[in-house]
Amino acid sequence: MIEVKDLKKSYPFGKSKIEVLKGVNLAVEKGDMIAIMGRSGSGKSTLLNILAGLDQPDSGIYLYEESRITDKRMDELANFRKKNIGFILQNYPLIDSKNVAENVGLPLRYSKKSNKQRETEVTQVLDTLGINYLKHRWVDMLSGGEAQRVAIARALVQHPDLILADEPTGSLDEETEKDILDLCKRLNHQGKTIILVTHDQHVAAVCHKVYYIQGGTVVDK
Ligand SMILES: Nc1ncnc2c1ncn2[C@@H]1O[C@H](COP(=O)(O)OP(=O)(O)OP(=O)(O)O)[C@@H](O)[C@H]1O
Repeated sequence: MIEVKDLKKSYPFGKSKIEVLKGVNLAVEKGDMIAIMGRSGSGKSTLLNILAGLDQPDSGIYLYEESRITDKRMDELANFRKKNIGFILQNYPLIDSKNVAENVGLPLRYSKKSNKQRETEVTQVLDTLGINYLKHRWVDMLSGGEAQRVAIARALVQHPDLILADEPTGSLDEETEKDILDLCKRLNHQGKTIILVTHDQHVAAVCHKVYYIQGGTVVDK
């Protein structure tokens, strides 16, 4: 599903640059659930952002289902994300001035679907995650675990094949973390491919494979 070859990425730093990814190679099969670990600042989010099509590397190749993402223009990247990627972040950046249903429906706002159709799709995804009862709540009233489930619902509403999650359980208590991990496992059993960036061994333990970013490259220990 994903093939990454010799990916390099640096950021400008004064007159020089910080080389973050120095030749990353990675292959992810459809249906995999993998964890990416590594020290703070090692480049985990940088890699995830490139896989999401939110950023481009300086060089190297990123193939998604044999299509070359590294050659795409910004508008093509936006379409790629919309069609294929569900992105879940730590601290679930939801929009406080909107309720749960509106937040979950946000990715559908530019689609040509009718309002009724959009509402049906939002209800379906909330049902799947067992959180339909939250539908009309304001998001700033939700607990951390509820807010993360809503953020997951928003990531799933367009039925992406690939879910990328950056520290999805980072700020949750142990029990809620377990619930969110169970949810990720369930989504994986339903056929979603999942890549999780994490510092947490509990999260890594439920994944099929664990990779580490070390010295700018990906290694599996
Ligand atoms: N937009 C940017 N501009 C400049 N430097 C950046 C930018 N984004 C990331 N960096 C730098 O690149 C390095 C890797 O950052 P990244 O966020 O990918 O690390 P990380 O492994 O996800 O870290 P953490 O575990 O702390 O979240 C860091 O030194 C960071 O300061």
